[in-house]
Amino acid sequence: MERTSREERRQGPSLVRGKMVPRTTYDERLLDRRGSSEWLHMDPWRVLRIQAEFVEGFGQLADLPRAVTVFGSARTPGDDPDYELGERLGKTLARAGYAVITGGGPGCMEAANKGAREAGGISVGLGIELPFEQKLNDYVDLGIEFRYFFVRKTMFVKYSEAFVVLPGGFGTLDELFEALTLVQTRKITKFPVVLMGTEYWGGLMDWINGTLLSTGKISADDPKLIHVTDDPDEAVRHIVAGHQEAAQLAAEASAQAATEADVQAAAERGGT
Ligand SMILES: CC(C)=CCNc1ncnc2c1ncn2[C@@H]1O[C@H](COP(=O)(O)O)[C@@H](O)[C@H]1O
Repeated sequence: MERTSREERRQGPSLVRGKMVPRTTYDERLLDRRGSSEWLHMDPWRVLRIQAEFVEGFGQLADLPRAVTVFGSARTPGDDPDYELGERLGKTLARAGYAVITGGGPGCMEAANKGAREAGGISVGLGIELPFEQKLNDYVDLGIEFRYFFVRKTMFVKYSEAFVVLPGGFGTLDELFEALTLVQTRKITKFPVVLMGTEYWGGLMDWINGTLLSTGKISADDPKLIHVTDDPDEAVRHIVAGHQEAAQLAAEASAQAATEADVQAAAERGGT
């Protein structure tokens, strides 16, 4: 089979090569307000494409069992200790019965997908169209390529029950703080967030516990939303304990609601 060396880009379900590869991405074109206003008149139609991306994502992921999303640097080489940590994390999550979702890219994402796959777990990659050549890593068993970052981010949150964050850069920080904001504002509840790498994240945690707390930018309880460890087993124990606590609270709340309904019904009977 002839191997191609032409430039290649995945765009949602489509693949384009060579001169068919556009100079910009869907995200870029959506967000760019400069230039001819003709672009703006097309936005209503873009909504349909965005909608289709949600439909595709929801459809593909609906049957996924409970899952954890792993974030981390796209640039971590295969011989880096963080890569090995990502692999061990993927394995540990898979052995605990969690499907592992990543951004489907290289580096730490690949490591977590590899670990999950090698442990016989479900390995999911939610990729993103980027302006340079990029494909889902080889360890992804269920992959979806998204055109729009914000659609993809919805999928990470909707289809996982916890986030684990390996050392990473801007992309990783964006994902971490989006999750923390969602938990802090109770848009999502009981959602464990674990940082892997005490040394790497130490400076950030010091700043959160120091500057952010002392200037009143966060509440006293907010740092407790983040669990930091070097040990994948501890990460998984923290996640499982968080889910057990959430299940117990939900059971107690529904028992309480049932009792209140009984009392109300009895009072109504007594009153008639
Ligand atoms: C070598 C390179 C830059 C490849 C980029 N390829 C990527 N493929 C998939 N997801 C990505 C990529 N880059 C960033 N991300 C997203 O942002 C995070 C990593 O960003 P960073 O490397 O920490 O800032 C990942 O968790 C992922 O969800």
